[in-house]
Amino acid sequence: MNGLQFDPARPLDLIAVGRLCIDLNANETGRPMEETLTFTKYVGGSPANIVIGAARLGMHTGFIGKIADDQMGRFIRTYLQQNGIDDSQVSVDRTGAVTGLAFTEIRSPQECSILMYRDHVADLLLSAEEISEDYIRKSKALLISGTALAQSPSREAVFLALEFARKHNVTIFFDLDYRPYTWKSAAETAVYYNLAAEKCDCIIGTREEFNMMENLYNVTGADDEATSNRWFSHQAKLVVIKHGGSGSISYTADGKKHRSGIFPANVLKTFGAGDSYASAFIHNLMQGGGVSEAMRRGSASASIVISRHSCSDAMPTLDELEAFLLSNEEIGSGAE
Ligand SMILES: Nc1ncnc2c1ncn2[C@@H]1O[C@H](COP(=O)(O)OP(=O)(O)OP(=O)(O)O)[C@@H](O)[C@H]1O
Ligand SMILES: O=C(O)C[C@@H](O)[C@H](O)C(=O)CO
Repeated sequence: MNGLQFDPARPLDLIAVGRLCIDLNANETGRPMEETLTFTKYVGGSPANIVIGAARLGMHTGFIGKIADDQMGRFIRTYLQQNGIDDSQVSVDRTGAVTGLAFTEIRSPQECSILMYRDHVADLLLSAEEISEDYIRKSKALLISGTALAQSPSREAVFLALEFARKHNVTIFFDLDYRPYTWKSAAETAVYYNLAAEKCDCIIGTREEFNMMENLYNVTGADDEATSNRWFSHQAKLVVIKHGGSGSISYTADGKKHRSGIFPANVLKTFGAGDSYASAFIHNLMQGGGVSEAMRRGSASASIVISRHSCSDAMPTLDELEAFLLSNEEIGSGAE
């Protein structure tokens, strides 16, 4: 049992709070960005990608965020609407803030990097006053992602969203989404990540992201099981630790461990794996799937997305995911 509860009476399945940005993915692959001349524009931002993926799988989704008062902000809002994502809680900044940009470089399938323009971005100006308790209580689940904790007032907005979610028994997913360029120090990062994680029901992150959270506190020594036990002593019922091309492992508070392999992919770029994994994982859990099946679907979704140019645009529909699962074999899995 994964221990997560979802109230079927709630009209929304999943809402996220955090950044809505723009990805500019290099069209000329196989070369450094210094030699790149053209990019393709997509909606981006880890929580946005996850919600877009969830919507693509058929979930009723919404977003709490702030966009810039410019063409990029209007592009983002239109895309959310086109994908059936409720944007009633997406406010517009009027102070001249800009849209976060993620320029991505695809030197090779294994050598990808992201150049982030994150100064004076609208997403980090989301304020606590813009967090609606009534909106949050309409949802079965809330997704938070770590980068929204990096600066005020977004930080306070996330903590208020967490309080409202706990007050109304909204299940909380925390995708760690650690992006160093937005933070000032390792200590600040660890403190705020830990304070947020203590309130969450399901924590999803890479081994490196959990290390970032734990090093300051001298705990667990990068041991997956010790990591999960640390969070079971708080609110967590399920902890998922991702290990890239080696797959993922998860632990439930009832002591069970689940290991998932990967689906071999024609990798074009590796980024987007985590967001696509999270969207399909959350979708299947909320459909009543077991942890192993949810992880399997997360892995399948990741393989689909890393074989395509985009992240958000590449998120599979449910039909695409089912077809992929029927025609591909997972390698390296096995519940323990
Ligand atoms: N090369 C790969 N081939 C197949 N599947 C992969 C590969 N890399 C990652 N995955 C799948 O995607 C999942 C998440 O990938 P990863 O552990 O890299 O998370 P992440 O670092 O959050 O991803 P991102 O690069 O999007 O930030 C893995 O657990 C695995 O299931
Ligand atoms: O999360 C970001 O700001 C970058 C994303 O938009 C990008 O698609 C990515 O890195 C996904 O993992």
